[in-house]
Amino acid sequence: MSILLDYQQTSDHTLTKKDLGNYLPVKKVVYDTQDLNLWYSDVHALKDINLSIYEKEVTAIIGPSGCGKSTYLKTLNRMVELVPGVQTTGTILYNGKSIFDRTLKVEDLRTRVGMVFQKPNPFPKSIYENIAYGPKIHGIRNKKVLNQIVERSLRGAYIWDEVKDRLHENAYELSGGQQQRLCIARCLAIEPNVILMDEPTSALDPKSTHKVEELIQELKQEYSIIVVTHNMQQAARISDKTAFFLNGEVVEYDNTNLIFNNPTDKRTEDYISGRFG
Ligand SMILES: Nc1ncnc2c1ncn2[C@@H]1O[C@H](COP(=O)(O)OP(=O)(O)OP(=O)(O)O)[C@@H](O)[C@H]1O
Repeated sequence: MSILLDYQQTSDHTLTKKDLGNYLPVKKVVYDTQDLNLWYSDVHALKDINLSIYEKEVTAIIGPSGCGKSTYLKTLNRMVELVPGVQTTGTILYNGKSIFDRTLKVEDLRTRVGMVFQKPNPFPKSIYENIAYGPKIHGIRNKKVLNQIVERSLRGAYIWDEVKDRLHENAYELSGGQQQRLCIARCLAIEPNVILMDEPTSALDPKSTHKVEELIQELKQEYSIIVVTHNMQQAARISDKTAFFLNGEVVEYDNTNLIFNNPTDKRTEDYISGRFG
């Protein structure tokens, strides 16, 4: 596995201009995965994963079916623990604190880390209620505040203009692409720091895919985004860093342009050139 050369970690994982001179960007590690192993009963799905994910970047996770991409994503918000028989070793630090710490409330983690799934999954409620639901659960009742959150989130997901006159229609009446952007807006409403996306465009047509890709580019100004994708052109288009997973291991992790133009591992080269997977 190659090491990222353009950023170095200090002990608290925060780079400062003083550390590096004025030449390198100041980047913070949001997720620091250290020696992570995960088993579904006797299936060893993640093996010795070491991966630092940087804030306000798009990180793509690529690799053939069954290599552990979704498992890794679902470990980052501890959703994977919903599967009976899951065991992990190693650590994942989120902003410097272990996500497995007994004192950490998993609901708090999931408030900071939103997730968007492959198939748009709006609630069977109005467009408005889909967005207001999360903030309401977090105790926000004031109608004016909720209205503001709904508008801000829908604007943030670039769908406001398409839905502003139909906020009380059922979300199922939206197209698939609109539903996916609504789900992204729903995620923004709880003001996360990180957005995990599991093949967010694989169920969408090319036009909607393009819109979601543009949206991801906009969102990275504010959020750290980790995207699992089977679409290598998409990874090359939208991500800053790419991790190539194979059989539960990270084979290579580096700047996306290096992974796609000058990979160091033959297996990465074979995968991105379509020789397997
Ligand atoms: N709930 C589960 N119970 C048991 N094994 C599982 C479970 N989910 C995934 N696995 C196994 O863990 C391994 C990794 O699966 P995972 O879904 O993370 O791969 P993936 O790279 O996301 O695949 P795909 O691209 O097909 O979605 C596979 O061997 C899979 O069979």
